[in-house]
Amino acid sequence: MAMAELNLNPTKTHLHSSQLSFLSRTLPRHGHCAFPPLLRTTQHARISCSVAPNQVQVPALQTQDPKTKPDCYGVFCLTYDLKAEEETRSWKKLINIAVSGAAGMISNHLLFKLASGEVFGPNQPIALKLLGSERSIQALEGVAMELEDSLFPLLREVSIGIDPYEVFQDAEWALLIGAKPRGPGMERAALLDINGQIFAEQGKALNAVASRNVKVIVVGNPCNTNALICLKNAPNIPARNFHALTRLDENRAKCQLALKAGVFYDKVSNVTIWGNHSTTQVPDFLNARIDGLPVKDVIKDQKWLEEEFTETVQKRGGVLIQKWGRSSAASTSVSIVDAIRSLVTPTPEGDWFSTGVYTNGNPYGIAEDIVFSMPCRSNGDGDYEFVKDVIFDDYLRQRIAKTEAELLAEKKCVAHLTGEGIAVCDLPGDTMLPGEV
Ligand SMILES: NC(=O)C1=CN([C@@H]2O[C@H](COP(=O)(O)OP(=O)(O)OC[C@H]3O[C@@H](n4cnc5c(N)ncnc54)[C@H](OP(=O)(O)O)[C@@H]3O)[C@@H](O)[C@H]2O)C=CC1
Ligand SMILES: O=C([O-])CC(=O)C(=O)O
Repeated sequence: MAMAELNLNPTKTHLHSSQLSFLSRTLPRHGHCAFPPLLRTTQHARISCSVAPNQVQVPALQTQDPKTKPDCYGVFCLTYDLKAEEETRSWKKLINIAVSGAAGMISNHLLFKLASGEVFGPNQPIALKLLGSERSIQALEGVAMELEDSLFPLLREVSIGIDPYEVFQDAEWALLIGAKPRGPGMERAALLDINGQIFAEQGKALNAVASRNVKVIVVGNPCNTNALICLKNAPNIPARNFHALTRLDENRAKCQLALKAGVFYDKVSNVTIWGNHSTTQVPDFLNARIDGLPVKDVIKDQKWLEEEFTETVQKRGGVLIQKWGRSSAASTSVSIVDAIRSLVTPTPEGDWFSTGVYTNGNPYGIAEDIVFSMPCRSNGDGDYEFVKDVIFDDYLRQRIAKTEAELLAEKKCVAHLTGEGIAVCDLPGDTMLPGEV
C-alpha cells in the first residue's frame, strides 16, 4: 500500500466547501481515504489515503503554506506535483500574474482569457493573484468561484487579497486595472490625484515584493500618467518594463481604416497611436499600411483622415459609453491580451505595435521622462525596442506636440507623487479621457 497525505491549512478554522467537495470527488477515485471526523471545524487535519499497488499513485497533494502564499482560494489551495501528471510534462514553469481591479468589468473578461491559455499559450500554467479592496472583496470571492467552476487545466493557483504587498509577491506580470472612474463634476486634476495615490502605492508594493523583471501594464485611467507614477515609485524595477495600455486605440484605428478602405482588418498594419490615451492621442495614418501600401495610396481622402478618422478614434470610448451606459470592457480586455501577446511573441516581420512606454532614449525627439505611446517591436522575450523607420510630416509633428504638451502638464499635476516636488496643475482645457464627452 502506498500512502498519500493531505496537510490541511492549519491556520484556517474551516475548510472551504470547494475543498471538501474536491476531496470527496477526487481522493476516493484513487483509493481509500480516512477523513477525520469534524473535518469542517478541525484546526489541523491530516488525511491519509491508502492506494492499492496496481492503482495509479495519487499525485502529492498539499495546501500552500499561508506564510508564503497569501490567501489561496478554494480548490486552488490544493496543488499537485505537476511532474506526476503525464499531460503536464511539456508545461513550462508556472508564472505569477497579478491583476488589480479584479472584480471590475474589464477583469471579468480578462481573467477567463488568461486562464484559458489564449494569452500565454497552451503549455503555460499560471497563478492568478487578484487584488481587490474592502469594497470588492465579496465580489472577488465570486470571481474566484467562477474561476473554480470553469475547470481551466492551466489555472493552478488563485489567491485574492486587498494588500498589494501580499498580492504582488513574486508577480511576473502586473495588470493594473483598478482605478476610480471620473464622476460627474469631478475635476480631472482630482482624478489624477486620487488615482495617482493608488498607483504610487502599487508602485511601491511592486518595488518591494514583485519579481525584479515584472512587466507592468497600466490600464486604469489616466493610464499614461498612472504608469509614470507607478514606475517612479518602483526604482528597483526597470522603467522600460512599465506600459500604459494604448492597444485598444490601435485596434479602434485599424477597424476604422479597414471600414473606409473596404478591406478586412487583418490587411491593416503598422498603425501607431502616438501619445496619451486621451482625446489628444494621434492615430498615425502617415506610416500605417493597408495591404502593404501606404494608407494615403489607398484612402485618398486627406480631409477624412485628418478630421473624421482621427476624431472617431480619439472619441470612440465616449460614443461607446453613450450606447452601452458603461465604458468598453470586453474590447479593452481583448486589447490587453493583444498587448501581452505582442510582448511574448515575435512581432511579424515589417510590422509593429503601439504601447505607452517611458520616453527616455526614444529616437523620435519626444520629451524625456513621460510615458508616451510609440511604435515598438519585440522578439517575444517580454522586452521591446523602438521602431526606427517611421516618417513624420508637419501635421503629424503638430499633433504629437499637442499630446506631448498634455502629458507634460499631467506630469506637473502629480509631482507630489513622483518625488519631484510640489504639484502645479494647469491642464489644457480639452484634456479628456477617450470615454469623456
Ligand atoms: N487604457 C484603456 O484603454 C482603458 C482604460 N479603462 C480604464 O480601466 C479602469 C477600469 O475599468 P473597468 O474595469 O471597466 O471599471 P470598473 O468600475 O468595473 O472597475 C474598476 C475597479 O476599480 C477599483 N477601484 C479602485 N479605486 C477605486 C475607487 N476609489 N472608487 C471606485 N473604484 C475603485 C474597483 O475595485 P476595488 O474596489 O477592488 O479596488 C473597481 O472594481 C478605469 O479606470 C477605466 O477608465 C477602460 C477602458 C479602456
Ligand atoms: O475613458 C474611459 O474610461 C474609457 C476608455 O479609456 C476608453 O474607452 O478608451
